[in-house]
Amino acid sequence: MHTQSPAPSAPSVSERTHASIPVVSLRDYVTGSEDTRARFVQVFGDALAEFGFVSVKDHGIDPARIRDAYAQIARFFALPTPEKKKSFIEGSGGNRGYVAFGAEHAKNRKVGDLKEFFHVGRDLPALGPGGANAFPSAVPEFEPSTRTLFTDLERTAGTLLEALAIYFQAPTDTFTKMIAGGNSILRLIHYPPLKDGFIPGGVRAAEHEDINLLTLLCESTSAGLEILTRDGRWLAVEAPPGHIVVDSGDMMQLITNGRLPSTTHRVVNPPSEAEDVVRYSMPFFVHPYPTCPLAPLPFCVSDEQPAKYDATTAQGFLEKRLRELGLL
Ligand SMILES: O=C(O)CCC(=O)C(=O)O
Ligand SMILES: [Fe+2]
Repeated sequence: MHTQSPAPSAPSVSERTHASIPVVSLRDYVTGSEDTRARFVQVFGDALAEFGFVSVKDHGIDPARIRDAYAQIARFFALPTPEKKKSFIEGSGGNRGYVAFGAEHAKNRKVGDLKEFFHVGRDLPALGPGGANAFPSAVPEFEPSTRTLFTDLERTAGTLLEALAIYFQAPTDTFTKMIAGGNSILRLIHYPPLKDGFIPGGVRAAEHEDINLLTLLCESTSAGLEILTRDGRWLAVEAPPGHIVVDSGDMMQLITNGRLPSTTHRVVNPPSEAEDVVRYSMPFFVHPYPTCPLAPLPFCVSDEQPAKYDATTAQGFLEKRLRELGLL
């Protein structure tokens, strides 16, 4: 799989460099002229191919929905731990429900990340515990709020995937048909203030690549996200209010035979003078349906570019990665 040369250890936010990532307006694609649409497709696709991250504005998701979801998750994470653990789903591999502070570590790391999180997905009974939701009864608004945001984000993801199919001059449903009934996950993350939760050597989110096809990140509540550029520099991602940051994951890298590589990223700790700063974020991981075959797509394979990745299924790929993350 994707290997990365050793990267420098995580600095605090105060030492970071600021990056500006490409910005596109989704309105250009949805309601633009033919030329404007074509330009969106080119810039969006090139941004993922060359940069791995792109900022999407005018995405059409009501900011009030995003704010409401943040309000509900803050209420949930403020509950006593035994109450939160009622939403832990034994045997789910962390694929749904509550995952406690420090339980997940990045691939190839032993120290847990300084975060707790909650996964909301589609109800997929065929997956057993990994496809069941466990919403907190102590915060009744949590379920409707996060399910609504899930639906909004999935619709936006579908539009972006359609644009990517056009980028490859492939049938427009090439990627969207993979996510119909899919195992996408809305990850609701709480990074507590460092003074309330610290593991020696721990970082908020150690460097990693996302597992899935695309990730859509609604603006987080504070700084810290950084990407590793293709020339090996860590750059802080500036996410202007109202933008959704999009990145490609390992499944996208696999099916595009590396044309849209996944990009290494992390969330660094705040500098010590800001150690009481809490951070919430809500990445939406776009996953195919579990039995979906994953193999380099024919239009990304040629004599010059032979298939670089072995064929698998979405569920096979996911389970291997959950084991590497210490969740399964
Ligand atoms: O919290 C963030 O901004 C990003 C988190 C992340 O990269 C992940 O959970 O995969
Ligand atoms: Fe990530």
